[in-house]
Amino acid sequence: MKKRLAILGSTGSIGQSTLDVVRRQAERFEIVSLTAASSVEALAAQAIEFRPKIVAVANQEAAGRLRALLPAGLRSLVAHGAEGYLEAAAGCGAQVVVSAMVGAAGLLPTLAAVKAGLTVALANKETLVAGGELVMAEAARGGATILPVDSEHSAIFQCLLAGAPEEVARLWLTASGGPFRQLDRQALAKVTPEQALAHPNWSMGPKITVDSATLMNKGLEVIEAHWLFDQPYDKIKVVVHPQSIVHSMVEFVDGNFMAQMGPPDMRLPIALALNHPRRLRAVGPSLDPGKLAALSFEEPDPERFPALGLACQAGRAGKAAPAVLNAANEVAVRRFLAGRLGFLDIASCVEAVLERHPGLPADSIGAILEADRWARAEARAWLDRRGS
Ligand SMILES: NC(=O)C1=CN([C@@H]2O[C@H](COP(=O)(O)OP(=O)(O)OC[C@H]3O[C@@H](n4cnc5c(N)ncnc54)[C@H](OP(=O)(O)O)[C@@H]3O)[C@@H](O)[C@H]2O)C=CC1
Ligand SMILES: CC(=O)[C@@H](O)[C@H](O)COP(=O)(O)O
Ligand SMILES: [Mn+2]
Repeated sequence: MKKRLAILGSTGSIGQSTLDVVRRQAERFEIVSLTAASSVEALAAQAIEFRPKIVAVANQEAAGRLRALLPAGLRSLVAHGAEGYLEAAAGCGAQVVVSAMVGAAGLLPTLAAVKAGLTVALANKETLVAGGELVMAEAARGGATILPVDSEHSAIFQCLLAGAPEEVARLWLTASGGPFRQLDRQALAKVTPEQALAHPNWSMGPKITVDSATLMNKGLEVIEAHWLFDQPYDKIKVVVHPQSIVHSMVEFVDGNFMAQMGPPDMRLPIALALNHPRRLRAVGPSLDPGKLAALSFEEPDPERFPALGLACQAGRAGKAAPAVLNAANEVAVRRFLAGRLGFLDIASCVEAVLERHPGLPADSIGAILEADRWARAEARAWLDRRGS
């Protein structure tokens, strides 16, 4: 029997890598739904190739453009808006939902999949940053399984198999350090979006690539690890590893470390999650340790990359602080990518919004969405006051 997959965000970097895995292991998977925001040409091509039961886009206008690109027999598959995404996630018979939209937009459909008790292959870390407590509680209640796709969390998931939960001393998340690892603050103030989008090791969508450059990505991943692996923030550490070969490590109480290595190719953690609990034949390039010149590690620098500290602070603060951090960051990254904001101002904007955060709760989906809305409005107001 083939596994039935829903892919939320199928036109993005993770979505396309997932479909590449599906092509290479076609005997294992059937696609039941695909979604995008507005990339209708790419989505139409995917729908024609994979013949899902439903394709969903952001709004009616995109749905109209998509229908015009599809052959008559496929036009009735098109849905749109929040309802369309919910149906794609939990209303079309999927067994495994690949959560790969970008940003907090992924929260509602991912939560729907969790509530339906499905297996979620989670790339969309913002879901756990904004709604970790709620999502994990719903997973426990409804029996959903959340499998990590994010490379660091996939590594930790694998390393944890070496010991019992009470034997874990610390989780060590590796960070590449991004393209600006060696720049001083003066140089950082002048970097362009184009430079920020040139990640040294990974090919990814624009938002996460900028997050990698600020180290906000690692901060979001600390919060993601807290929820996925039920570990306190004191036990989650970050170490810079510029080669992105060691994807993360677990330190056990007896002093032994387990590390997971592999080529920097997301098809590996994706295939691991899709085939869980089995390991199937490789879907990407192999790694030849004899050809690795060096693996190096260094401390992250909180002065040049304050976003990491802000995220850890928000995680420890709890309630809606992580949702606020995430929403402000999404707004600031968008402005930076539009060429309207300096690189260092991304963290400044997030910090300013967090400082004004009145300790909003995050005990329901309504409260989380309200905190997200509040933070976006605050971030825009802060940026507008600066003329950004
Ligand atoms: N790329 C990577 O290697 C990794 C990514 N991740 C995480 O996975 C997620 C996806 O990242 P990535 O694939 O790089 O992102 P991309 O920007 O490449 O793709 C995002 C996908 O989400 C869709 N989308 C964008 N905005 C919305 C919205 N408001 N509502 C619904 N759908 C939307 C896009 O559609 P459209 O094409 O129409 O815009 C696209 O299909 C992120 O949370 C990221 O942090 C985690 C680890 C690694
Ligand atoms: C591939 C992946 O999981 C990304 O989250 C990646 O880790 C980003 O690289 P950084 O280590 O530079 O944030
Ligand atoms: Mn990652």
